Amino acid sequence: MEEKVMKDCKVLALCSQKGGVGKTTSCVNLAVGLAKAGKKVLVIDNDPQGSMTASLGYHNPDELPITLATILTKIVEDELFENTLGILHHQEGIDLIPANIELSGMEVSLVNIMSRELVLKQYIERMREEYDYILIDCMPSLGMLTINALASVDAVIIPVQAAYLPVKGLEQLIRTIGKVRRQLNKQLKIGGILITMVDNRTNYARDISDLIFDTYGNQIKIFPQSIPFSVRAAEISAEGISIFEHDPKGKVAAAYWQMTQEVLLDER
Ligand SMILES: Nc1ncnc2c1ncn2[C@@H]1O[C@H](COP(=O)(O)OP(=O)(O)OP(=O)(O)O)[C@@H](O)[C@H]1O
Ligand SMILES: [Mg+2]
Repeated sequence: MEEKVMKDCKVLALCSQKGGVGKTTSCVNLAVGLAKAGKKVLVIDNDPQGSMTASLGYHNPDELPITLATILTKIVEDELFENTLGILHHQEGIDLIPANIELSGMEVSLVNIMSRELVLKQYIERMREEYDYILIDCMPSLGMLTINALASVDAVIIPVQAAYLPVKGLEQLIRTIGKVRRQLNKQLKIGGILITMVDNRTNYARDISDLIFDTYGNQIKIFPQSIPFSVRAAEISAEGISIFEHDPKGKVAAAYWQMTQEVLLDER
């Protein structure tokens, strides 16, 4: 594949093999935050659970006829398709490539094909010219779909829930990212650790935040603003809207807005 010299589009994955840490919630809110800052944004649901698809208002993802699985299959089979294929437009100004359970079949079928780790990258490379930011919401595993995401992106954002000792899972993820960097994607960076669901009333959450800063602060960027725990954040998926629409004056919206500014600062 030809490398483009001028790369204006930034591609980020929200990734952690640990489930329920806030990947999808952060992906939705960062995407809308970037759109509010005037950026053209595409989000790609790379999880067969279709949680982000549902979170953006498509509550029955399994009924959608065209999804990421459709696109990846076309790439594998070398079929031509338009860049507009499968794109849904959300009311808050972001575009979405949805996913549903069909994507779980790809995890298996990719295993036997040529350049199996680089199928999603072929799609991302052609979509780069259409967007300022492309965000990929990953599933909680380090299987073939996640490796495809890591091989495609410029940087990974790692949400870490401030409610348990994350260090072991983080080590494994950081090792995997290193391996992908060496073997598939030299550009791959860790864009930052985002501490999520922080209940500031407990010492425990503060201890975990301190531990993450102490352990990783000198090697990995840690977003200075962590995301507070709030039922308002948990409500957004049922509403199909971002926190900026659901609770614009709340502390979670403020935190995701700050995070958005940090991501914008990282622009090359
Ligand atoms: N700041 C928050 N405060 C309270 N609840 C939250 C917050 N962020 C996310 N949640 C809730 O926590 C749960 C897990 O969040 P989310 O789905 O974003 O995690 P995930 O990492 O994408 O999960 P999975 O690994 O299953 O894909 C969801 O029910 C979500 O609504
Ligand atoms: Mg998710």
